[in-house]
Amino acid sequence: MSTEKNRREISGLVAEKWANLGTCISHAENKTVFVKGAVPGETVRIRTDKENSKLIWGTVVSINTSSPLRIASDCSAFPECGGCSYRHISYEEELQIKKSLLQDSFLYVSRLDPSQIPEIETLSGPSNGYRNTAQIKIEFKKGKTNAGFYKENSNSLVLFPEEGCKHLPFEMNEYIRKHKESLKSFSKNSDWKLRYSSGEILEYAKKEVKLGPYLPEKIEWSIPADGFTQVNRFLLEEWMLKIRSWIPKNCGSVLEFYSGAGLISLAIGHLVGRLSGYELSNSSVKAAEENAKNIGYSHLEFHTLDLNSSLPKKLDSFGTELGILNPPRAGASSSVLDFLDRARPSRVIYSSCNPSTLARDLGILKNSGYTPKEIVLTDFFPRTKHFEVLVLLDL
Ligand SMILES: C[S@@+](CC[C@H](N)C(=O)[O-])C[C@H]1O[C@@H](n2cnc3c(N)ncnc32)[C@H](O)[C@@H]1O
Repeated sequence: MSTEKNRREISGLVAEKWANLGTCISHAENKTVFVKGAVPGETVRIRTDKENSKLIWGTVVSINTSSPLRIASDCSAFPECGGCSYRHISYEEELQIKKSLLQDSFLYVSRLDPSQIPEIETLSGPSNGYRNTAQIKIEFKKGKTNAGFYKENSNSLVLFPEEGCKHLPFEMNEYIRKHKESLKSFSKNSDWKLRYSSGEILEYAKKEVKLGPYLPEKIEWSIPADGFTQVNRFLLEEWMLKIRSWIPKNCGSVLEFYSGAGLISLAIGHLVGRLSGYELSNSSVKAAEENAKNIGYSHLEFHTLDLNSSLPKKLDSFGTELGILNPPRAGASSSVLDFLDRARPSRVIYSSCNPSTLARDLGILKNSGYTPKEIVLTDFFPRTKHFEVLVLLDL
């Protein structure tokens, strides 16, 4: 992490190509530089954010030679704010970049043969106002309460612009404006956690919230206070429908790892014989049980389990036909991947919010005999460096 005083400026940097995490690669002073806010082909001046003996991370402060792909950013906090990476190019261009970075990670990290990589489909929706959940950074300064996100690679706050943050629904920006002055205390490490639920803004660290209704059956999920949920309110339904379309006909036994409050489980419940979900958070497991009960599903069961430790032996005799994985950013644990190698369900559905760990895990699943049949880049996080990827794998 760099402090304000050891940030320095470097000029004449040539942005060479897009790199992961929304930056461009450049070189200076015998170091590789990751530049935020540039477009390949441009010559720019940066301010450093972080630096070590081989690498520099920095943010553009001025542009000498501009790319024809550059557009004017629609947010005054860009590129300093760590919340966005791509507000200086069109959203269509951003989707192409994400797709190409994903393709590279399958080639160079998973080591898949180009012939084994199916055409990548893209699911995308509105690129603003999509977040149903936000963890807002708060700072008290000179009698005022400031709200915003951190700078890239830093703990210093970049204030939301006057009109609010473009990721957030209008109602959430209004709520922040109205209520931030009434906040009394926040430690440096705690966030103001807000969730948008049916047009209402809730402080989700304090009480459970409802997600939905989604899908033709209008399913609603309860998510426990502070429990995980997917954040893109516009794309959730399409993502669930895609998973639904991949459930084999007459599907018998399903094991779902990292099942949360049962979002995927309930969406596919009517298509499977029985389903066991495994999840670390006990409150999410309880919520999943309640959610299943509310729609009358007695063939779904949920268990609290730390999947980083070894899995229960009884799973080996479950006779899994389908494995579903939706792990956190760290990817699937080695015990889950070892289990799939032994149990060999004929189909695996993997949804990941981190293309790097997904690529690593696909390399392992490839060695277990799985081949990707369909890949869907689901852009849950427009204008940011992040995206979700859904992969269908068969033996
Ligand atoms: C990306 S979320 C997916 C949840 C669910 N599929 C959904 O869509 O809401 C990942 C889930 O993994 C859980 N998790 C994180 N670490 C875990 C671990 N070591 N063992 C089991 N579950 C874990 C989290 O609590 C979270 O619910």
